[in-house]
Amino acid sequence: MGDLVEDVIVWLAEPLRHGTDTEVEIFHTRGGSAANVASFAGHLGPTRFIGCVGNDHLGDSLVRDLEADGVDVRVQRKNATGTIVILIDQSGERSMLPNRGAAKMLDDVPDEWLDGLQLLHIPAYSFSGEPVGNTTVEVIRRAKAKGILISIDASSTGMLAQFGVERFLDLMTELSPDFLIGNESEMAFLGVANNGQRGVHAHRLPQTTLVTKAGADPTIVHCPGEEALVVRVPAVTEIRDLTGAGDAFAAGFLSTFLQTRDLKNACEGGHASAARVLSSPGASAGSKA
Ligand SMILES: OC[C@H]1O[C@H](O)[C@H](O)[C@@H]1O
Repeated sequence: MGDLVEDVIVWLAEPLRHGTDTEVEIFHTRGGSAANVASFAGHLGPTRFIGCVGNDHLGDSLVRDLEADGVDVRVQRKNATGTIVILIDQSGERSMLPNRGAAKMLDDVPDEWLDGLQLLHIPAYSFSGEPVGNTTVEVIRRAKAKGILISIDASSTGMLAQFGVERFLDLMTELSPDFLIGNESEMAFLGVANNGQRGVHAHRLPQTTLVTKAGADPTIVHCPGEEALVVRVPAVTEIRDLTGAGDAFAAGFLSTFLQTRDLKNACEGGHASAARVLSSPGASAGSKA
């Protein structure tokens, strides 16, 4: 549940030149962290997407695109669809310029949209902005009451800084998700995992499995009451664009977990899924568009 937007992916062929032209390639792709997860998971098992897109042609085409990936799409339609400009440097790293548009406007999630769900995955972006922030908290409470597992992605240090680390940790303590997934910077920023160890704030999430990704370095899983699980990442040869790699990991991790209930298998599923998106523009596993 969360954002469904257009990504404008800009591959820089050289360092950005301030005040003049820079040589680039530009791609328009479907984006939004939550939609990316749904799109990748749609190929792995039954998946639903919940969110809000604009009442416009762009919204129509993004919904069609997600449905073509086998996703059951449930969206409110209002305002204008969001667009996120993503600058990709030559190492594949991203700088994002988000205008989330209608994605922030979600304010009505009928109970039937939660029917049949085993797990609800929510990028932390969905806590930021209103009315989507309050809607998200309220939907998580409803989902937990129905016995649905909850997974939250830490999204980005920029978003967490804007939202407030203390406020985010208080929210996590209250919501007690089954999984909190993030990269090592995000998990260290929150103080929940650091250098392969539980962080100083990990005790605030006593029921949550912490999943820390570290690029080519092993993924570390801290499951409550257990030793840390360290899962090696197979080597990847070509990296051009890291957009959506975390979302692909979440899709592979969660889909495999639901099938096997095994955290090592889940990490391997996440690594395999993430490896497929690293050489194509944006959050896609396809060839260069
Ligand atoms: O997680 C990657 C996504 O974050 C931003 O929301 C972009 O839309 C991009 O597709």
